Amino acid sequence: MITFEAVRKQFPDGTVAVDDLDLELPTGRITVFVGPSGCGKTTSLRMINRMVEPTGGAVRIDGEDVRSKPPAELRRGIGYVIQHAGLFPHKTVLDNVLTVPKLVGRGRERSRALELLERVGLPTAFADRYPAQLSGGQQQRVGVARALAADPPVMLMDEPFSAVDPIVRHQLQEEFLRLQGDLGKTIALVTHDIDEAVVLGDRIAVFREGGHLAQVGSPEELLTRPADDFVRNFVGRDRGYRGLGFRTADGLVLRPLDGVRLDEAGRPLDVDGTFRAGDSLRVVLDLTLTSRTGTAVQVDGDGRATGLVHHHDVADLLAERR
Ligand SMILES: Nc1ncnc2c1ncn2[C@@H]1O[C@H](COP(=O)(O)OP(=O)(O)OP(=O)(O)O)[C@@H](O)[C@H]1O
Repeated sequence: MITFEAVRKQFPDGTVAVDDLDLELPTGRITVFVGPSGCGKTTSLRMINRMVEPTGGAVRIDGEDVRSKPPAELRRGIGYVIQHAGLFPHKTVLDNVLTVPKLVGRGRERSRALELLERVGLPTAFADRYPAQLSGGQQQRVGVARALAADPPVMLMDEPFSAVDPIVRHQLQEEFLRLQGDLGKTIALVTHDIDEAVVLGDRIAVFREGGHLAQVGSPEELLTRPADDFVRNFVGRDRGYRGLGFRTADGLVLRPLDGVRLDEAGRPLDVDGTFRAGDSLRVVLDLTLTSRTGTAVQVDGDGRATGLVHHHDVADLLAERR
């Protein structure tokens, strides 16, 4: 666990970037720092690996003050990923990944670097390219591979997916979550994008001006029970829609399958979208709104149709639960 205890950072020019910050980042989980520009997210992140030294309080990793280790030794256990990946332009992809690990045996280093590139979804054929020959999304993948190279238990990620377009960003987020599902690193991730925070965070810390915490909680808590107007405004007007991602479709009353053609096994033919009872209401609402008929068909585990919902049904259920 990473702990901030009454942490303060005042820069030499007098700016207080972070003041009296108490925060816990659970082991093996993703904690997202989110908030408007200039509210101290990056400063807080960098106090974990001593790129910035606090002027008050302490940052601890598993109880140990980060200042008890020299920065170089500390950073061997902490991967760092930044926006635009920060790759060395004159080094190949493979050499960029190899700048970090101090592994035994030259052959092993290379094969581990190649394995990491594959893990982050880059064909090994890219290993000998230079960063300028890659797309932004591919460069970010190399940045993630490099941060993982020394297999650090902790990862700091500062706006890691912000420099790419929304579609690529979404792909990178999904792949990153899959990877984290296998690796279980303790991650602190900075973003100013509440949607990204909700998708990636196990825990979200909402910062406000001066490094003060407005609220810390699960995405669901933030969306459904914002602590005050600041959080409510930051989370935004469409929080109701985002909140749908946390509610399942099993409360929907199904309509008869009128007009739905089925095969012999009872599986629907020619429908735009199907969902299961465990899917989120957000999935169901998306399906109904994008289908030509305004409906979606619920199926069981074998793909057999069990009923039909109209987008009005989702809206009615929401109105009831509000
Ligand atoms: N080296 C520095 N000297 C003086 N002030 C600084 C320094 N670094 C950051 N600050 C100030 O500290 C405050 C917090 O900055 P920080 O970069 O942590 O914010 P942030 O929340 O990460 O913002 P952004 O989302 O824009 O990156 C800002 O007012 C910033 O101008």
